[in-house]
Amino acid sequence: MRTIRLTTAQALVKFLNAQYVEFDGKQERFVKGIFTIFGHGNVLGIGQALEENPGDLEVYQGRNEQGMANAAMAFAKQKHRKQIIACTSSVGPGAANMITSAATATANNIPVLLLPGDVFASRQPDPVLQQIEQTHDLSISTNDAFRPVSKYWDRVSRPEQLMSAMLNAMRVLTNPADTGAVTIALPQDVQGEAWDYPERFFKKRVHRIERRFPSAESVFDAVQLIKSKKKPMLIIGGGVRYSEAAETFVRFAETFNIPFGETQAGKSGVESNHPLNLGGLGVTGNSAANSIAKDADLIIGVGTRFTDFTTSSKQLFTKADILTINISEFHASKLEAVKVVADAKAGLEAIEASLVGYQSTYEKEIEEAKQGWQDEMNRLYAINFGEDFIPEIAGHLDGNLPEYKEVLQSELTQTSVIGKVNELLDDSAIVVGAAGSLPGDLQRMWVSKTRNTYHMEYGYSCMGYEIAGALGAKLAEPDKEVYALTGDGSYLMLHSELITSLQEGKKINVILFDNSGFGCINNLQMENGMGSFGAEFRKRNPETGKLDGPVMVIDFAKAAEGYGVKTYSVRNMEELEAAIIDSKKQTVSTLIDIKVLPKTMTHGYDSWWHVGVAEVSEKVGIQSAYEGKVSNLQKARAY
Ligand SMILES: Cc1ncc(C[n+]2csc(CCOP(=O)(O)OP(=O)(O)O)c2C)c(N)n1
Ligand SMILES: O=C1C[C@@H](O)[C@H](O)[C@@H](O)C1=O
Ligand SMILES: [Mg+2]
Repeated sequence: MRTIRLTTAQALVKFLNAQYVEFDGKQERFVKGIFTIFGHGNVLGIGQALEENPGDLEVYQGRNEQGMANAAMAFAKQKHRKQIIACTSSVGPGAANMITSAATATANNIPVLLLPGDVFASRQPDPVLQQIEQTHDLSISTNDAFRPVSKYWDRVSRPEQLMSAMLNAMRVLTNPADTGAVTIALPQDVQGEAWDYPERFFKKRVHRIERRFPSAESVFDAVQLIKSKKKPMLIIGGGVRYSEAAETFVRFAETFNIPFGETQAGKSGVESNHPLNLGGLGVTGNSAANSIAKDADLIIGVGTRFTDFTTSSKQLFTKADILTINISEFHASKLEAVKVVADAKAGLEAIEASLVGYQSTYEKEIEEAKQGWQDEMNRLYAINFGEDFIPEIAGHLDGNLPEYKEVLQSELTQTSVIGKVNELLDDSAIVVGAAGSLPGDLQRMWVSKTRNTYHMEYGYSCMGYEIAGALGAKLAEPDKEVYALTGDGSYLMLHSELITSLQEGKKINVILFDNSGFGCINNLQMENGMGSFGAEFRKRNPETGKLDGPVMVIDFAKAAEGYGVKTYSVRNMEELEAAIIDSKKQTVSTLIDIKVLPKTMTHGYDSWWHVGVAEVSEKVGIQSAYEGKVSNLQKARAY
């Protein structure tokens, strides 16, 4: 057997360079590069290997391990899971910072390869700097905390373990049915230890991402079910995008006249203006999709996980039977569905071939529902602050809005700003988001004019994904303008990869909606009978001892200017228009700091979200919210 003597880290880098994927006959290198934040736990191992011979790997420098791993996830998501960027961190806190990203990737079924440094396998110098030292179990390190949030977890405690660890890592990273975070913990001594690796370990490996075909029996069942229904509705989930099945999906919908609603991950799989595209569905859905869903007799979920946001906590399509087409048996089996376990494209094609002659019985309902929502959108675009202004989220802070107007020096409403931004961005621009009130507004209101331009992380709704995500999307599609749409809360939580965008010369644009608070949480608590508690950004009031003092005003534009970002302060529509137009001319990253009034985001459209309302309270509002929950639960599926 021919061997090559390399350190574990050198062997890892060499192996990563030799991995390819093949999808529909097209081959692509799988690992584009590696994000690094070096510390003593990785610099002399992986760091040394990358300095000496990175091969074709692009080596990036992250700012915060969570940020860089979020960027890596966004890269893979925008690449439809066909290419990744790996991440290496030091031991201890650097590793721990990536745990949130691992969970985010796993919840979203997006492949990321995390390579945290680990404590010494030999234990000779224990306890090393940044080692926790659990007294009940010395084999535990910070990296064990990745186990519950990874789809594959391993620790390379001897150099030769690298081979089985990495082959299994690749198995999971390229498995469309069950991918997510892969964590390979690398003890810092082992990274530098040498081994005579068999040469064949480094041969070019092509991992075929296969389209799973459905069984004839499952297709038969699906066809019989559809034929027995008059008003089916499709759901376009993320699986349609990852399987690159948009053409097939549209043809299926058109051939049988079946309308479709979008999930956050599926949105922009097909353009918003398609006559059968009803738009966002569920808790953050619009009136068109939700009303058609309510009356549908069959829901056909394609590549969706049926989260609570899609099903309105299982209360939305209670009259309907469910058919699923999903490459994952787990997801296909939800809601006691008739299931077709298959790749989205292969599954749809097989059903289509046997459904010849079928037509739904929709007449004018689809068009009317879409028109109704368009009229509502026009109203939302035009909402202006004025005398006796009642915000969309009414009855919470109505009396405080003049104060907000005064301190933020703005009368802008969130819905009108979204309309304007949507109008002004290039059709090909990619918008990235994750948490807060924006995902709801965008799922309802954003008009995707080009396919695959809506990039929302809403499987985990991880605040702070937005800016890192924009960087990842930009690395994936460098020729497009990429915009992070973020709230002030998310921006403050994590925006460090904005600096990385400057360092890499990869321009991203931050559109920051500053309503001085955790707006959606404020809505949620007040909708459920609480007061405004710990969600507005107000200073501590010495008189009450509470956070009910003056509203905090933060000059985000000024702060980002210090980074070298081109910034704009926006307080009216004219400034917004000028800022967007000018930002397009820039070559560096930009930030538009838009002050918007709280409570001016969209409200729900005929949907319910099951949340943990208190069963016992002195407050009448909470008591009635609890009663509401109980009565809503009666209308929902029990499981
Ligand atoms: C990492 C993380 N922490 C906490 C939450 C809970 N959470 C969801 S939205 C939100 C507030 C978001 O505030 P902001 O970004 O300003 O958006 P807004 O709702 O004001 O539009 C919080 C705290 C979360 N989703 N992610
Ligand atoms: O807790 C949450 C409430 C949602 O309204 C919000 O969009 C989401 O970010 C979240 O995590
Ligand atoms: Mg906010």
